[in-house]
Amino acid sequence: MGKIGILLINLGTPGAPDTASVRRYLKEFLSDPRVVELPQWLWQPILRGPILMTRPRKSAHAYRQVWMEHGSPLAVYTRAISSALQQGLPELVVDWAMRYGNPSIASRLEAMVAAGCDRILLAPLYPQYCGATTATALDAAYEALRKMRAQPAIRTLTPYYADPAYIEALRASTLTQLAALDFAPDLLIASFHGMPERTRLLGDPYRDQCVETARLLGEALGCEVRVTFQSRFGRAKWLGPATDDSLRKLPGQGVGKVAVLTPGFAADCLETVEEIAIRAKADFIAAGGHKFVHLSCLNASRDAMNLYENLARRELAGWLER
Ligand SMILES: C=CC1=C(C)c2cc3[nH]c(cc4nc(cc5[nH]c(cc1n2)c(C)c5CCC(=O)O)C(CCC(=O)O)=C4C)c(C)c3C=C
Ligand SMILES: [Fe+2]
Ligand SMILES: [Fe+2]
Repeated sequence: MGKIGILLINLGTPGAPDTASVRRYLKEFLSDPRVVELPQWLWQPILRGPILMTRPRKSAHAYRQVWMEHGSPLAVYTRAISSALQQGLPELVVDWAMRYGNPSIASRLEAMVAAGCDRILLAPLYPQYCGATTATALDAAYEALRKMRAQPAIRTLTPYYADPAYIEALRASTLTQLAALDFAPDLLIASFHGMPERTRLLGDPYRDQCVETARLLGEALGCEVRVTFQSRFGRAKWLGPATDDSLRKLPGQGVGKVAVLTPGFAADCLETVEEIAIRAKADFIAAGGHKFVHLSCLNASRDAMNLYENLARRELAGWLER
């Protein structure tokens, strides 16, 4: 019998915070028809024209503000999650890959098979299922498997948006961080990445799963957890309410102290550190807010590792006992 592997998959990030690297990354990411659901004949001229002419420079500037000693936060924390999970599950082969950019899903799947894995759990690190994240990550894995003569057996991680171990990790992480800051916010906001409203109408369960995560977390904490959606892109109508608009209105409604958590992101990244912890904070304070705190994502915390070991052991049941 061969080995059992877990491949953690995250979104992807540029290799460096410069305009050329960000352009390469955005071109691959935004050319994915699961992400922008327009006919390519219509979309590609828009992407290659106005978008790739202007956005890479602006985004590279944002990336430079959050870049870490060992790379982009998304890559640094995803790698840390993989190393910590490998330590907790030494009998397995744990690896990580990115849907866009490097390390690619195909290259890591090939490496795992070469290392003797004949059973692999594909684990997109998205608690809430979305066609633009979970499905495209799995599509890429299946595409790589399609080219293999001897394929490993495959399982995929069930979306864990309502899993008691996930809710508990969020509850514990929220309470620990608020206690460390000695902060009692007037309101807790759960900001999730947005999606075009149309995808919901077409049957994507993403929005409902975000709402359910926040409801369960509110129940566990015994307080309101208000849902908002961030990172709007393009002109179509996106899921609402928007995080930035909501935050700007709060001081006028008597809410001066907020804590924002970003439970849809397994790892801190541009969207949490720059968009929320820097930009949303500045907007909130400019609108008259007194105190704003962004609570870190679960990253490779003890709470996170409890969660992932729990999910892995459950998804691998039957394989592990053999
Ligand atoms: C149509 C465009 C986009 C859709 C749909 C979308 C969905 C989506 N994205 C995430 C998670 C992440 N997105 C990140 C960055 C990012 N997202 C978009 C656009 C769409 N996302 C862009 C253009 C960018 C790049 C940055 C920018 O130029 O603004 C990231 C961070 C990557 C990083 O390097 O740190 C994450 C993570 C989810 C979960 C999601 C749907 C549910
Ligand atoms: Fe995104
Ligand atoms: Fe953003």
